[in-house]
Amino acid sequence: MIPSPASVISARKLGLTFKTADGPVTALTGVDLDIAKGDFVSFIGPSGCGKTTFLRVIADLERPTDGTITVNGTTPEDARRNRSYGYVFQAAALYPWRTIEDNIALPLEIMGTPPAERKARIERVLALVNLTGFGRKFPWQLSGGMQQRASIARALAFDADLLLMDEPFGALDEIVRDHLNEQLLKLWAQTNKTICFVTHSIPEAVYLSTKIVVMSPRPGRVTDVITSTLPKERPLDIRETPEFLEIAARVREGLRAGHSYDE
Ligand SMILES: Nc1ncnc2c1ncn2[C@@H]1O[C@H](COP(=O)(O)OP(=O)(O)OP(=O)(O)O)[C@@H](O)[C@H]1O
Repeated sequence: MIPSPASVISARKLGLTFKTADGPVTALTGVDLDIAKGDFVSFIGPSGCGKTTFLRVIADLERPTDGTITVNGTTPEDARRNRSYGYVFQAAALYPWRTIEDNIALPLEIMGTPPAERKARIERVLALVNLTGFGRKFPWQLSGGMQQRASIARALAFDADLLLMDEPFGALDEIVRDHLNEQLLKLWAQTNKTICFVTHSIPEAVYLSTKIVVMSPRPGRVTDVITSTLPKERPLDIRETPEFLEIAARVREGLRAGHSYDE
């Protein structure tokens, strides 16, 4: 298979084996995947199946040892240099000694964005995540959900078309998580970004995604890619519809099939 030029991300026979003191650890093997512009793709699978590693390969934080991958039609290295993506980590990872707006400003300062433009962008991204008026607060003055929204705002400040999100809501309670899922879908619809989203939650994956990538561990492989049949407009109660439950059942089946109970 040759990389598809229309894809934002195109992986072919992608593999990554880490060299460790205890011998090689194969985190990913034989991954073939195309992600189109505007897709919302969730990666789901048990701990250690290589979800974070795949995101880190896209972001050029790890180098594959096999196969190929293109990001926006270029190497991950060029994509990183072109600031093609924003990255949201598992924990909010905000600097506690900087206010929210100064946290968002930091990467823009490094990029050399002029102060007036910086200010305008900060206002815009705070509004996108519903944090207008909270820019002068320090992270510790905000709830966990607000901190995670601030870290999303920081990732949005580059205005990259691609957003990489590594289990951003994993540590939050269910009600807050539901709310943030709804907001994230709205933001995605407004901005038309391509989103790669790592999660452990089947309902979260089904609710958010246009495409669900099911992975299995040892070594990390893609076992199923499910294209969602749900409409783009998704109220939370869509989760009770037969269509939603059907997709959730297929994800669960994929996870079971790839799971070894011997380990
Ligand atoms: N830098 C590294 N050196 C050695 N092994 C690593 C390194 N990073 C990850 N691994 C191993 O690669 C495998 C995949 O890890 P990864 O973090 O990508 O999994 P994951 O699916 O994101 O897991 P989780 O859901 O727990 O976050 C694991 O076995 C992990 O121990």
